Amino acid sequence: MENDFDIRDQNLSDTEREFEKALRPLAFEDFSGQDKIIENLKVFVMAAKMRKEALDHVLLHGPPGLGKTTLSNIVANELGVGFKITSGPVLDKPGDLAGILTSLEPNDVLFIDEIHRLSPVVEEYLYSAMEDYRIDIMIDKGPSARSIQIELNPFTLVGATTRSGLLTSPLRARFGINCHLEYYDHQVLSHIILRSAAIMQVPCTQEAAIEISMRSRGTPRIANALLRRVRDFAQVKGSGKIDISIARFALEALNIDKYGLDEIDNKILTTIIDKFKGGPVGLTTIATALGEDAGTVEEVYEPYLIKEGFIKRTPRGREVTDLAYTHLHRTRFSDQGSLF
Ligand SMILES: Nc1ncnc2c1ncn2[C@@H]1O[C@H](COP(=O)(O)OP(=O)(O)OP(=O)(O)O)[C@@H](O)[C@H]1O
Ligand SMILES: [Mg+2]
Repeated sequence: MENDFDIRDQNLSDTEREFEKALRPLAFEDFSGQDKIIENLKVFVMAAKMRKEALDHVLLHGPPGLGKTTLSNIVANELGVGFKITSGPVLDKPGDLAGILTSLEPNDVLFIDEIHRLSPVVEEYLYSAMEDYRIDIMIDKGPSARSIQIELNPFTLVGATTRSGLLTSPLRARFGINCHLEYYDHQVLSHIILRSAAIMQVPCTQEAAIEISMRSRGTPRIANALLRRVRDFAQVKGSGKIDISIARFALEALNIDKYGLDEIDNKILTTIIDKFKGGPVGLTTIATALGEDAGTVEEVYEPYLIKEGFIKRTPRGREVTDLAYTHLHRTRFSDQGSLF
């Protein structure tokens, strides 16, 4: 089964990037879902503000598009402090990190995206910065080289990762606040879709928003991307208004799976069915057959399939469920042989 339209595609055009920006919530109030996390963060933010201290370091982890970058931005806004962004792969020398750290004002938020991709030297460097707000830097080269200690302003590190399994334990231990973002349910997603439609000034019915939300793979980024596409159809093939019939028509035309599964999801399911008779089969074996990394399958792709009941974890490995067979219009291997 192939999706013509890659709903996970992050290579957005400039106008779409503008939309992303406009749709991104800037305060706790605009952020829907993840109730437990938000409730707690509100308390921690308020306490830090009352004490006029830097908020403890925050680790945000979870699958792509669930709001990690958005939330880090909100934390800085709500604290009323400055916000600097960088990412693991960009910081390849300790000097790069030192430059950013020394530029922070008291209590600022430093956001490091893809923090699992920090190089080990840079990571080690980060330890003392996080713990004591202090770094050692080397000045000069050769015989006159020496290290000097620099005091930093207190700051909050917000780290985001889709692959928390790859974090080293010393790094993980230095985060006082640890949040795991979960997939969103249809109700929350439809609320996000209606909010985005209002910002984009396109009328959208509740029914249509629910229809779009059901195919959004529990992910706000996908929901917003689908909304933009449906809006195109409404403009060109409809009355400009998004109602249930134009939403259905557009989702059909875009070849979006009924459950919002994408190409990789379907490939995982068909691989287990076709190559391993539906399982149980070990994670590493599945990953090898897919040409993917086992950790990525486990942390990025599989959680949604498990949550929606397509895959089961058993002591002997992963097994697809009846739902997967029905969804892919397949029959179980054992059923096929029953005539003979
Ligand atoms: N709770 C939410 N309410 C409203 N919109 C949201 C919410 N979470 C995310 N979004 C929207 O979804 C988009 C993607 O969110 P974001 O970029 O924060 O995800 P992410 O977790 O950082 O993804 P990645 O792992 O790919 O970096 C944002 O542009 C934002 O508009
Ligand atoms: Mg992000």
